[in-house]
This record gives sequence, structure tokens and C-alpha cells, in this order.
Amino acid sequence: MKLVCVDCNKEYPAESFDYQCVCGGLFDIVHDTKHLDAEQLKRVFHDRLSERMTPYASGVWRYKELIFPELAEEFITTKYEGNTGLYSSELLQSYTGNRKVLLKAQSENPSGSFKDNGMTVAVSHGRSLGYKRFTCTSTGNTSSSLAMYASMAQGESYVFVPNKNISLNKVLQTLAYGARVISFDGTYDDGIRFYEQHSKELGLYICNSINPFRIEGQKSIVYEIAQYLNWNLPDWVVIPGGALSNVTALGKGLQDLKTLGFIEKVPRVALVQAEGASPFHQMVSKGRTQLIPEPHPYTRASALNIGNPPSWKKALRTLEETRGVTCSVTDQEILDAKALVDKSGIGCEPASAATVAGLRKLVSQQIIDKDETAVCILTGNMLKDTDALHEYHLGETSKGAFRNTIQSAELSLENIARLL
Ligand SMILES: Cc1ncc(COP(=O)(O)O)c(C=O)c1O
Ligand SMILES: N[C@@H](CCOP(=O)(O)O)C(=O)O
Repeated sequence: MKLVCVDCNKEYPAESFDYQCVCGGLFDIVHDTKHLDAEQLKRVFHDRLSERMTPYASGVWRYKELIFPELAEEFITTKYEGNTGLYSSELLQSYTGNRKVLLKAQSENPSGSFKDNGMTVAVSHGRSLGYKRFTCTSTGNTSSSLAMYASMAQGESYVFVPNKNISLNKVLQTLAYGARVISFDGTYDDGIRFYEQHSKELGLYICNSINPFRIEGQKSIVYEIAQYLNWNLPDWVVIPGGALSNVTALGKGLQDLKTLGFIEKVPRVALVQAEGASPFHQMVSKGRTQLIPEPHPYTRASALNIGNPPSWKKALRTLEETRGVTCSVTDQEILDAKALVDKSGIGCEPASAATVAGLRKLVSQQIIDKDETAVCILTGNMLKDTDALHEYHLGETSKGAFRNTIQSAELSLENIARLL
């Protein structure tokens, strides 16, 4: 395993771990995979599906050979993350106009978001280096996940959260897991800039997605989808984008599967951003090659409130390698799509529903054909933002097209029978 700079290609041994190259570029982790045999690994991964209470019962560490083969088991901190459902829904098929749509519910992870897939790897790596104090800046999901794993590892977590436009549920979850929460005036982007300037002096292990071990862990999401589908992926994978870690991990995971011979064909990737925080989509749709940060990102899907995504160069690689596309959707489109994901019984937080809204838009624009198959990644749980539920269903000025409200009634048989 080695670290390779995404900007200048300079290589470093994995032992000299850092978050940035001397040139300022982020790192990719590159594994030596020459000795790996796909058919043999498929059997190993299959056998591990019946593991219980060992690290290999995790839907991340099941794929350890492709993620972090060198790590000694004693350092693994796991909550058996991954192992999340892959669902179909007739309601969402008719809403998006697609013949076959699957939903991958990372919302079912132990802390309620896809961050757990990456965080188990980052915290385990930090422990292997001797760290006990971990940090991140966050709109709330990264921090909840970090706080949970740091406590499981008997370490401490220090998290920096913007003092507005984030979900209180997530901050409370982070606090409850035992983190020291520091609220600041700014956005996620300011938090990342702070780390870029001060990571050395802080002496803390940084668990944001500028840490390449997070990306390695998040690759497991597409490994799991592929394994559940008997190593046959659908035509499209639709994913929401904020800091762009997950689309990066998706692309890297797909390349692993293709290069090693697990799959024959790489699906196309559709990345969906919220209109008020869509600098990457703006760049791609206008044919630019440099990202222009959005200084004041705003979307009601608070997890996507990111104007300067650190991983944009890696994300661009995913698009190039998969003939990918991008689009943006409005907050109302996101919230209406979310109401239907919730009604389907699967449920998700607003940011996740950008995928379903995006798929609907791309089908209506005939960029995705209605006969093509697609999987949407649902990144966070519906209880992550109960204010959004309240505003949509019970808010006085709600514009929710699929609003469902509470009826009051006296409990008499006559009354109730009339309501049913
Ligand atoms: C629930 C949820 N969905 C989507 C995203 C966006 O993912 P990424 O930042 O990896 O692009 C985030 C935050 O990052 C998130 O918390
Ligand atoms: N939505 C994220 C923001 C991105 O964070 P990162 O962990 O990918 O750096 C959050 O939950 O904080």
C-alpha cells in the first residue's frame, strides 16, 4: 500500500501518513493487488456473509483485502456497519419513470448514515498509529459517526460544527455519543480550511474525507451492492454530492471491481447536487476544468451545504471513468422526493432524496432511459432531521405535494369508523 498524490503523482510510503502532499494535493491509497484472485475472493466474501461477532461480519471489513489488507485485527473498531438493505419500490419506480430502481439504504448503518463505512476504517487506522484523540468538521453526520467510533475505541472526539443551517438532531447525536462539540461561525468549508492550515499543530487524527482511509472504507458500499446482485451491477448508480467523498469512493470501488475482474462492465454514475450548493455540477455542465467555489452555499438538505468540495478532482476522475453525468435539483424537488422515499417505507434524510429527485429529472430529460436499471444510494436516515419532517408535513406554510397530516378525533367507534 502506498500514498499517491492526486495532483503531482508523487508517491509516499503508507507509513509516512499525512492528509496532503507537499504540493497541497490530496492522497489516493494505492494497493498492491497483483496477487489477488477475483474468483477466490468472491468465495471468501460469500463465506463471510455468515460471520457473527468477528470483524468480518461487518459489511466493510468483509472486503478487508480490497480496503486495508495490512491492518492488524486488534486495531479494528467496528459496529458491524454496512450489511444494509437493497430495496425495490413500485412507488419510486413510477415516480422516477424507471423500469427498475433499487435503493441502497446506508441510512440503516449504526449511526444512521453512510459515513460509518468510511469512519470504521479511519478510526481503526488512527488507532493503529497510536492516536486516541480524533477530530472532524461536519454538518452532523460525519461528527455523529466519528463520535460513535471514537467512544467505541475508548478514545475522545473533538468536532467543529457550523452554528447555523445544520440539523439539531445530528448535533445532539454527536453530543450524546460523548464528543466535545465546538460550534463556529462559518461553513464546513471554513472548517476544512482550518485543518489545512493547522493539522500539524493540532496533533489530532482528522476523520474528514480529506483522509484517504475514509474513501477506502466507503468503497465497500458498491462492493456490497455488487455482491448482493451476484456481481452484476445496474446500468446507473445515482449518488448525492456535497464534499464529493462518496462519489470518489464509488468510482474507486468500481475501478477495483473492474480491474480485478469481479464485474465485466462499469455502470454509469449520475451525481446529483442541490441547486444552492452545486459548484461541481456548475463546473461540469459549463465544461470548465477548474472548480469555482460557491462562497455562500445554501440548501435545506443541510448535509449538502458545501461550497468548496475538497475531493472535486477525484470526483472528476469518477465521472471520466464511468461516462458519468451531473445534475442539480431544487430543494422542493428534494423534499417531494424525500416524502415519497419515506412513504415507500424505506425513509431517508433530505440529502439522500436528491438521488431520487435527480433520477426523475434525468429520466424526464432522456439522459437516463426509462428501460435502464438504476440504484440510488440513500445516504442518511429519516430521523436525522425531524425538523424537515415537521416543516413538510405539519408546517403552516408547507408546499409539500405529498404532505400527510395528523387528524384529531374523539375515540368513539362512530367517529373512528367514519375516518377509516
Ligand atoms: C446524508 C448525506 N448525504 C450526502 C452527503 C454528501 O456526500 P459527500 O460529501 O461524500 O459528497 C453527505 C455529507 O457529506 C451526507 O451526510
Ligand atoms: N455531510 C458531511 C460533510 C462532508 O464531510 P466529510 O466527512 O466528507 O469531510 C457531514 O456529515 O459532515
